[in-house]
Order: sequence, then C-alpha cells, then structure tokens
Amino acid sequence: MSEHQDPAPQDPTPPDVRIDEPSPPPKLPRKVGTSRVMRTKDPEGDAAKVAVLTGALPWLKEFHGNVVVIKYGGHAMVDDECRRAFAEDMVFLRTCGILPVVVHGGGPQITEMLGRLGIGSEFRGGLRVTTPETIGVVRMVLTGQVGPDIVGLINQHGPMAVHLSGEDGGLFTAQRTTAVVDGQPVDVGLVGDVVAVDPSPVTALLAAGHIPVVASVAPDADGVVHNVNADTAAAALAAALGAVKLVVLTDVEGLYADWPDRDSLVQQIDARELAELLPTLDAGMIPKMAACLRAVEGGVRRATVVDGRTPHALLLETFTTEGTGTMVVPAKDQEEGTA
Ligand SMILES: Nc1ncnc2c1ncn2[C@@H]1O[C@H](COP(=O)(O)OP(=O)(O)O)[C@@H](O)[C@H]1O
Ligand SMILES: CC(=O)N[C@@H](CCC(=O)OP(=O)(O)O)C(=O)O
Repeated sequence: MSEHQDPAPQDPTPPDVRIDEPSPPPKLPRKVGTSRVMRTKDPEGDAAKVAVLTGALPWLKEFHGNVVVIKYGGHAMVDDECRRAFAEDMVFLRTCGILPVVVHGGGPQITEMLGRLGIGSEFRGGLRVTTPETIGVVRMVLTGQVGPDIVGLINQHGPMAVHLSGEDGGLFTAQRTTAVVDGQPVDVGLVGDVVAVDPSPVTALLAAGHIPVVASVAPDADGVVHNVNADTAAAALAAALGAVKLVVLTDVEGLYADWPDRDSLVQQIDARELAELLPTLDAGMIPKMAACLRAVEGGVRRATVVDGRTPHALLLETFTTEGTGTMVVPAKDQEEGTA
C-alpha cells in the first residue's frame, strides 16, 4: 500500500451545492490564557512547531471552502477527553474556512437504552434488527440524546452547531433494505438505505456559518421512519454535497485486511481492491467500508477510517501528509471524474 497522497489540484463541489464564499464563523468569546508567557529558548522545539504549521498549509489550501463530512460513531463518543477533542476539531475546521458536516451514530447508546427498557439488541451483517418498537427508541436516542449532546459540546465554543435528522426538510429518503449474511439477503425489519438526498437543509446551514449535525433516521416515500446505519447515511450525504472528504471516526485504528491480525492494518486501499475485500469482512466493518466505497464511487475524493479513541486523530489525518488510519481512494482509472 502506498502512502497517503499529496493534495490533488483544487476541485470545487458541484454547482448546485457549492458554497462560494463561506460566511465567517461566529466570533468566539476571547479566552483567558491566550496571552504569551515567558519561556526559555528552544530552537529545536520551535523548528518542529514551524514544520507542523507550514506542513499544514497545502491541506488548508486544499480543503478551504470545501465540505468535509465526518461520521462520528457511537463507540468513539464514550471518552470525555475524546469528546472534547472532537468538538475542538470541528471548531478548528470551521474556523479555518473548511465546512464540516457531522453525521452521528449512537449504536451503543441505543443498545443501552433498549436494555434499560427490557428490549434486546440483535445485529445481522452489521445492521440492527429494527422492529416498530425499536425504531421509536432509535429515533428518541439519536434525535433526543446523542445529537443534542454533540451540539452542546461544540457550542461550548460558540453557537455554531445545529442538529437535524434525515426526516428534517426532506434531507433523506429511505428505502427498506436487507442485511447480507454469508452472501444471502436477510430481513432486518425497519432498516433503510438512503435512496435520495436533498442537501438544501444542510447547505443552508453551512451558508449561515453553522456546523450541521445529522442523525441517521429517515422516512421512506410513504413517510414510514427507518433506521439507517450512520456510515451509510454519511456516505450518501458526502456524495450529495460533493464533499472533498469523508472521515469515519470509530473505535479501531483502521481497516485490518486480516482481522484481528494487528500487523494487517491497511494504510491505503483503492476502490477496486476494497470491492474485492468487502465480502470477506466481519460484521461491524461491512457497512463502514461499504460506505467508504460508496462515497468514493460517488465522487468523494478520499474516505478515511480513523481511530476516534485518539484525541485529535481527525486533525492529524486532515493536516499531515502521513495521515493516520485507512484511506480509501478511487482506483487509478476512476480518478479522473472524481471530485
Ligand atoms: N477487518 C476489520 N478491521 C477493523 N475492525 C474490524 C474488522 N472486522 C471487524 N472489526 C470490528 O469492527 C468494529 C468497528 O465497527 P462498529 O463497532 O460498528 O463501529 P462504530 O460504532 O464506530 O460504527 C471494530 O471495533 C472491530 O471490532
Ligand atoms: C441499521 C443500524 O444498524 N442502525 C444503527 C444506527 C446508529 C449507528 O449507526 O451507530 P454507530 O455509528 O455508533 O454504529 C443502529 O441502530 O445501531
């Protein structure tokens, strides 16, 4: 596998969702502690700091004014330090003129709430078996608990984040789907795939200087609400927004080609190689890697799976050439038409 690549030439988002001049983010309150302190000379330390800052320049140029979709998985939300770091990273991106859009999961939080209500959880092919009783709990936890918690964390830095779900403003239309187990389709109840996206509620929030935070429940064409895997929702939204990048934050270092062999971490993989590997993957990774593939095939230039348990892994991934985690790129002959 080769290294993470240098920035590709600037390539704007499609005209219908393009945000030409992002409005400046709201002014952040001035914090005590930003003044300089006396320190001893440290030329080597200073040179390292300068190298980090100048090394970020090509990436700042590449992403400025462009949408980056961040999938924030429920397993990456459990540690307080990581949650605070995640919120800082969102504000960092927005303050740099990048347009972050968060799509959040909440699988463990849903499982916990179902347990408290005496309802069991079953997953098939990485998807939750969702009964009419379960979908009520999924909707309540994602839109009434996990989403507002993320908004609250980000908004400690200023009133930037706004929550919405796939039900709001016609954002997502779902269609009932099946899981794939041993190559066979399996019914998992009220679980949907995203078959249409109207990104205008999200682009309106971006244009107003906000950070949209999106929950992955969505109505079908008849208005019946479905449970959508958050990786799937993030990929569909990233493609519809013409995002330059999808970053998936999870609880593992990246994709292991030969799970659980820790020597098999994949640094970079192209869409064709991933399509071949996909049928061999275990449950949790199937929707995640299928989502990365879908995003890249939908025109997103890069999709990366990053360890959300490491504070600021997202910044490392975004602003360094080495990156971190696993990066999915278009296959060479697919690269041309890629956004
Ligand atoms: N090939 C693989 N590479 C990495 N992780 C894998 C692989 N196969 C299965 N996994 C499991 O998938 C988990 C991530 O999926 P999941 O729990 O659904 O994450 P999230 O809640 O972030 O969506 C990892 O913690 C790991 O246990
Ligand atoms: C259909 C399906 O499985 N939906 C997921 C939605 C939440 C999610 O995807 O959360 P994570 O990203 O934290 O896994 C679920 O019910 O758990």
